Amino acid sequence: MIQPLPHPLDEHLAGLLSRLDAGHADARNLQALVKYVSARTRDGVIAAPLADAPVTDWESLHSSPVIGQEGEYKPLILSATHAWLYRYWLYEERLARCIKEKIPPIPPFSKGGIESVEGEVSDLQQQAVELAKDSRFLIISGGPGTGKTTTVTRILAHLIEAGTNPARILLAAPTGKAAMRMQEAIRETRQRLALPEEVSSRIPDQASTLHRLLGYIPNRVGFRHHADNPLPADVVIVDEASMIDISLMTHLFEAVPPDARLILLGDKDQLASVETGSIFRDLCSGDALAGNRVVLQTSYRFVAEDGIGQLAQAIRRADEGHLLAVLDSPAYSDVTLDESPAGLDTDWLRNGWRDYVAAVSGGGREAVFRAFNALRILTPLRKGRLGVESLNPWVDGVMQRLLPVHDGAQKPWYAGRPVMVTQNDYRQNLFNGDIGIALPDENGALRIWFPAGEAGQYRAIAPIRLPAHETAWAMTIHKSQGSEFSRVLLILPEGEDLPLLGRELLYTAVTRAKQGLHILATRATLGRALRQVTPPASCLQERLQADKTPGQA
Ligand SMILES: Nc1ncnc2c1ncn2[C@@H]1O[C@H](COP(=O)(O)OP(=O)(O)OP(=O)(O)O)[C@@H](O)[C@H]1O
Repeated sequence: MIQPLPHPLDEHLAGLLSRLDAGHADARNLQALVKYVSARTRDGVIAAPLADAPVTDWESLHSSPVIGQEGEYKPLILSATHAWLYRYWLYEERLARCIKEKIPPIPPFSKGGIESVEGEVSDLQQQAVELAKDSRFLIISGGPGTGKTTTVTRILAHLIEAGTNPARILLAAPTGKAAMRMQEAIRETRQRLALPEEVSSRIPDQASTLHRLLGYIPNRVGFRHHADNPLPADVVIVDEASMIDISLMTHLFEAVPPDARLILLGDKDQLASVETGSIFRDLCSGDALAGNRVVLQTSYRFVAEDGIGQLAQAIRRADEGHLLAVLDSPAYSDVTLDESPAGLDTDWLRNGWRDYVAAVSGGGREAVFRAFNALRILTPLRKGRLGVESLNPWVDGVMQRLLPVHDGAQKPWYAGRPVMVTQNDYRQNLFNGDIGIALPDENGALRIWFPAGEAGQYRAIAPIRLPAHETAWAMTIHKSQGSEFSRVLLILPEGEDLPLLGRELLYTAVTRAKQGLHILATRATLGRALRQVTPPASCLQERLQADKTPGQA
């Protein structure tokens, strides 16, 4: 049995529901159930399996006025197998209903003459293009470099050739950074593919954040676009869909017009959203959506002698032997393992950020941002000796000695200090996860610069106006989602925080690195991470397979 950790939120909810229950149920069992469901929800689980609940007497719970069956309006919902907080049960139910409406095929659009002039394409990529023709809902999952952008650009070309108005094709991603990457990737791909100019030039290349697409209203849960005011779109394409939590996914589905196509791109093996619910992974398993999904398998970016690609493959397949063989083999020089506890070395920082130090000393902003991505330290933890909260001050100390001194910089600021925004600030258009770098402006005043809209464009924010933020030399693996770095220094601590470290976390960390990966961990830690997988977060599969959505009359 999993014993929930005592957390003030769980305690508070348990106390509240106990008072509302007013003695109908056995208090100890009710509190144990509420704390368990609340704790699992905080962990990102939407439907908490009853099999793991620390409840000894279920009988008395059924008489509680705070517990209801599916379809009832009660704080806690119980089925024969799972328990939900009402809000999440409702999201799951609404989302399942939307998805079901999008499963039946629509008449395919007519086939144009593009095929013959395109370059190489795998069978699975072609299958995705074919599916897109008569599907209102399509999932394309694949690891880095498997051709998701190539495939979706081809789909866009077909749609446009068949008469879809490009202005009614909307592109979005969960974060500003991911949206920017999406538009850059589509621009590059449409140039690379040998498409007729009249089609290629009309492929849209503007992507927004999902919040902006849906019409965020400050301080409200809902959005401007919803079922009664749907998006002005015939096609909606969303990248990095593994980062979308259940609430945002439900709002997205509800805002897409019934006849419009929705295409989700992502990597099912990556970590789920930081918020509640690994919805994308749940949608990528089971049979219900088998006809609406393509999982691309081959990475065209990694070559056979590329250790990072081999490691990613070993992790996906949970092949510990292969994982360790790759790390041990001198043939894969791009990946190294250091098992010594004193492995963290300032030389790594000095070498890894050499170009960064040079760029801050005299390069342009673009060069600074590019050089900053040469190295990143990733760890699963926030707290503890090897968590970001301890690593960042240590790196701060090393880097401040290397970076140029800037007169007038007030602590903790210094030229070259990278920060990550940790709270959305809609007014300033800054979002959780955005990275900025402190650099002097034309007048010599230190400002925090953020990439803005187009590649190569930056905007400055005064330090005092910055929303909550933290130094970003080291970041958690969760926060690194959607970013890639030339080299990654991955630190996997031992010890009591290990439950955090699972296969998806390891896979996400490894696939952030493009050219080099240095891992500080023991083999035992790596093996344990490989064996630990996150179970489904929701009962979406069951709902999608059921003839009727539970809770409906
Ligand atoms: N079928 C194919 N045959 C050969 N090369 C391919 C094929 N499909 C894609 N590629 C190449 O692989 C590279 C990666 O493709 P693409 O950018 O579409 O992948 P992706 O899945 O979108 O990557 P990421 O997740 O990193 O954004 C590109 O250089 C592309 O030209």
